[in-house]
Order: sequence, then structure tokens, then C-alpha cells
Amino acid sequence: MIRRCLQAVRRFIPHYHALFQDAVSQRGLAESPELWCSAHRSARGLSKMSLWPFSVSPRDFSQPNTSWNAEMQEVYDHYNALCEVKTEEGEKKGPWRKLPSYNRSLKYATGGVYLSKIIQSKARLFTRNIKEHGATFEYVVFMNKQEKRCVCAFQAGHLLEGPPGHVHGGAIATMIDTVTGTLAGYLAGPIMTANLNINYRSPIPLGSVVVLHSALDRTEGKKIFVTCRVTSTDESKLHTEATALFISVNMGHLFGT
Ligand SMILES: CCCCCCCC/C=C\CCCCCCCC(=O)SCCNC(=O)CCNC(=O)[C@H](O)C(C)(C)COP(=O)(O)OP(=O)(O)OC[C@H]1O[C@@H](n2cnc3c(N)ncnc32)[C@H](O)[C@@H]1OP(=O)(O)O
Repeated sequence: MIRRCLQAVRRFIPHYHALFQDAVSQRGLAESPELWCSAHRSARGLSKMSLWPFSVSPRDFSQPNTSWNAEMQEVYDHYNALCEVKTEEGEKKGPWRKLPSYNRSLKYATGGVYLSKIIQSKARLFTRNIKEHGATFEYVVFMNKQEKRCVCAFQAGHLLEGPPGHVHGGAIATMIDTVTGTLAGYLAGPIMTANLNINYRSPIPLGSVVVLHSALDRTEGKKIFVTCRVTSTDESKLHTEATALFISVNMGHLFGT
């Protein structure tokens, strides 16, 4: 019985990948978060008829949870309100969009040729690999496509300690790479970080909430230059400044094939 289930699942996986690749190649990647979701959805219909053994609706890690402090919730509420604006005809889409956040950027991609098949399926996005709420990276990104910029509310958990009581510089760099990379990917499709230049101006206390403000500086051919400032939520304190260079790559480069 178990062997038959496994055979069915193995037969289904290539179909799933084909569907995913179709959606990717037909729609382009400029709207990547939607694309991931729609590619996932188009494959989902099939998965309902199959023996696909995994959860079909991935958890959105950027939803408020009990670990969020009042300041984190406040920043979330502020930008969330800007996602819908009230008009005389009712509510309509505002200039901001809350991006969903999953624990794999491409949930069903096989990756990592150096990993065994079983371990490959356990690969997870670095910033979303701890299930415990509030322990590491609690964050939510809001995108303003018109203005080519985004903001991210980030609450740094106790497992991100570097200097006593403060956030590790590598964790800050991770968040800067994630947020600037999300902006570059959202605007330009598949990208990889080529250069990240960071100035740490003042330490970030563990458990505190900061805001990452990221904006497109310019594009030159395949090169996408992005800036980032990490500030206190009221912007009175500058914690970190960074510039990043992303290069547009093809899907093969992204998957390492
Ligand atoms: C798909 C994303 C969509 C996401 C949307 C939202 C979904 C949300 C989900 C999850 C959020 C997570 C978001 C995270 C984002 C993080 C991304 C990473 O951390 S990536 C890991 C670290 N990076 C590497 O491992 C790269 C390693 N390097 C390479 O693979 C290559 O070097 C690469 C691709 C960067 C460039 O290689 P070439 O062959 O394509 O390009 P060449 O020809 O070398 O360069 C093109 C131009 O760029 C300049 N260039 C290249 N590297 C440079 C550098 N380091 N500094 C300055 N210029 C550089 C060159 O001089 C050249 O310029 P001239 O056209 O001649 O003017």
C-alpha cells in the first residue's frame, strides 16, 4: 500500500513541475509573488485529484501573530490600511500591497544537487525556517510598485543575538538582502545579489522593532541598484544604511542548472 502511494506520488511530481514551469514561462516573473501563487494554484487543482501528500495552502508567515509587540502591530496596521483606500464608490486598491511570505521562495522547486532527495524536500528559506513565533525573524514587507519602493517591519527575536542584547550584524545583513532582493525581484524578475555594502551606524536592541526602507536607485541593463535604510519606527534613529546590486538572471541560473 505504502509502495503504491509512493509510486503514485513519484508519477505525479513531474506533472506538477511541468505545470509550474508552464506558469513561470507563460507569465514572466515581474509580478513574482503573484506568479508563485498562481503557478501554485494552477497546479493545485490537479493535486486535489492526486495523492499529493503535502499541505496545498502554504502558511503566510507575514501575518500578525502573538509574538508581535504593539509597535510591530502598529506599523503593520499603518501600512495595511494603505493597501485599501476609501472612495465614494467604496473601498479600492491603494498604492501599497502586503506581500505574502512562505518558507520556500519556490515551494516545489527541487534544489540543491549536493543534497539527498529526502533532504532536498526539507530545504527552507533561511529567514522562515523556525516554527516558533518571535524567536528569529518576524517581518512583513509592504510594496509600493508605483514608487518603486518597499518597507519592511522587522521585529528581531532573541535567537538573533550578536553583541549581548543586540542583533547580530549577519542577521541585519540577511534582512537587508531579503528586503532589497524582494524589491529587485518584484520589479525585475529573477535576480541574484552581486554586491551588498553595509554601514552599521547604531546597534539594534534584541526584541525591538525597526523599519527597513528600500528603494530602487537605478537600473543599467541587467544591473539593478537598490538602497536600504534601517531606522527606528518613528525614523528618528538611523541604525543601518546599505546599497545593493542585483543582476537579472535566467531561471536556470537561479536553480543552479
Ligand atoms: C527570484 C526572486 C524573486 C523574489 C520575489 C519575491 C519573492 C519573495 C521570496 C523570498 C524573498 C527572498 C529574497 C532574497 C534575495 C536574496 C538573493 C540572494 O541572496 S542570492 C545569493 C547570493 N548571491 C550569489 O550567490 C550570486 C553569486 N554570483 C553570481 O551568480 C554571478 O556573479 C551573478 C549572477 C551575480 C552575475 O553573473 P553574470 O554572469 O550573470 O553577470 P556578469 O556578466 O558577471 O555581470 C553583469 C554585469 O554586472 C557587473 N557585476 C557583476 N558582479 C558584480 C559585483 N559583485 N560588483 C559590481 N558589479 C558586478 C558586471 O561587471 C557586469 O557589468 P557590465 O554589464 O559589464 O557593465
